Amino acid sequence: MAGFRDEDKRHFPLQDIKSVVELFRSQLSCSVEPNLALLSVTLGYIENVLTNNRALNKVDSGANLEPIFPVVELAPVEALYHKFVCQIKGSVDLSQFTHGVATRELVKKVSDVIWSSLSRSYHTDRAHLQSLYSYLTGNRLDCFGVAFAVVAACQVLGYKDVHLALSEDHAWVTFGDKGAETAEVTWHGKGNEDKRGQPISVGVAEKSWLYLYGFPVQCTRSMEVAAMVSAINPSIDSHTDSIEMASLQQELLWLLYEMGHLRKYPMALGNLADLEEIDPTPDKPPPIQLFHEGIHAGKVYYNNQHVYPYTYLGGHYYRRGQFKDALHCWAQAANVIRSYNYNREDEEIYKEFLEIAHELIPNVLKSVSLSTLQSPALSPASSTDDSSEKSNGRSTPVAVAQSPLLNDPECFAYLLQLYDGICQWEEGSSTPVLHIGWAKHIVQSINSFSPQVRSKLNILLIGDQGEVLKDEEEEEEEEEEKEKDEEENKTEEKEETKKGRGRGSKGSRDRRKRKR
Ligand SMILES: CC1(C)CN=C(N2CCN(c3ncnc4sc(C(F)(F)C(F)(F)F)cc34)CC2)S1
Repeated sequence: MAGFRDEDKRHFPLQDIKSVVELFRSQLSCSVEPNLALLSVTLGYIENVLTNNRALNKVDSGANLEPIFPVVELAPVEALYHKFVCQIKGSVDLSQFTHGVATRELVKKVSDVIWSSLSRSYHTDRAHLQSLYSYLTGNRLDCFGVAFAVVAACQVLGYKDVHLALSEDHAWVTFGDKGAETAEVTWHGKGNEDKRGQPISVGVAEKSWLYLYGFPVQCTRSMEVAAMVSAINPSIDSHTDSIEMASLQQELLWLLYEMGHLRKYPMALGNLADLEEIDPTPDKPPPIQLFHEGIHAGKVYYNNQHVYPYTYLGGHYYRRGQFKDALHCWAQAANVIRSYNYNREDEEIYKEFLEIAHELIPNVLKSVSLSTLQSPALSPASSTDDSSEKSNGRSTPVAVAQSPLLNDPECFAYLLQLYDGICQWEEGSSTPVLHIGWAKHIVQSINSFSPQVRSKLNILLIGDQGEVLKDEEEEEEEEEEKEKDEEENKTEEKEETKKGRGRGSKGSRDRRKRKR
């Protein structure tokens, strides 16, 4: 694997975001595959300068603080790249391994080389540990970084078949003919024994969300570039982001989007949409379109087994106060999770649904109640409407009676679908999901809706094509009606034969049509 080619070198020294984007464009455009190690070192170098709050990367020019984008010289980047190449080639005796496609032993050996060179003890969930810059200058990587480093190392060794596989909370590699083999190469979560070297078949078989039922994002080299760009972390500290680093991530994601490399990568589309929501780029598709492209990709390429496309969009609607749309997204997210069995390594998605049910939805219910109390037209004093009286004589708070959302049966149905999906997720699982805290929030949320809407709920069976299915009771009613119609028709025909007039009674046909 050669280092930078001459046409790449001409972009150095990198002075600004545009020059980095042009370097990535030339790497992604050429016939030779993009060099993951070189690009990761470059990004890590820039991220380190821009987010290292010790070095004040601004100069006070009197008028205003001019951000200083680091000048990235070619020499230090190539030096780190060659350090990586020497370490990998020096540790893996390729004469032991067949050329052509990689073997499980090769992949495990490369994972061991990266693993054994990590520093003994460091906080693995800290920021800025995802790039080869972090690995080569500090021997520290997070769990994504280890998987990425293994793929970059295999690229250096000349294995074009080793690729990154990504779920919504874990990464592993595929290799071999048609990428049919899988291998764990990193750890996952806290307190879990790593399974490095093993295939991921057990995780898929036990139907855990962590392995997405065997529908992970299978990266190409360009999608591995998208993964390293998605993994950019612009945070300087827990309250501050580097604007320059966030802009670089946003512009690189647009480059990858326009080249079609985000088409099958829902989380990268969600990342870009989140960045666009904060700071929209002129003349680009709006965030809502990107979120929907992520949902579409999940449906088309991943059997609709991914949850995050719906919670990305749900979060967007929630932040914009479009609470009914947010509830719909969260119901669709729960509709995905219901097909899984909860496993102890699925904690991240558990926390996602916990936040939705215990924070976001209570905030929605509070917000819609408050807004009715505050709007003069709806304040208690002016309402003469006695519709808030319930059948058992207890009155419904005015806020509930007047709130469109709390009187909307579809919103109530979305809430029930959300909880039903989580309950079904628990069914058949080795680990329980719900506890008494959940019950409190479920009761509180259901009780927030008006008694009228809760009594009006009619559970219609909707088929996959969205048609309304009939339940048994309805089928029987239909049969009885049909028999009655036939009896009536026979009687009419007899009478008309006597009088010589037209066929069949219209009423029952209309009724049948309406039901459909
Ligand atoms: C709707 C959300 C709560 C908002 N952000 C979400 N993210 C932010 C970005 N993110 C990601 N964005 C792009 N690619 C990846 S690959 C990956 C992972 F597989 F878990 C890995 F590799 F183990 F770290 C995570 C992830 C994880 C999910 S989900």
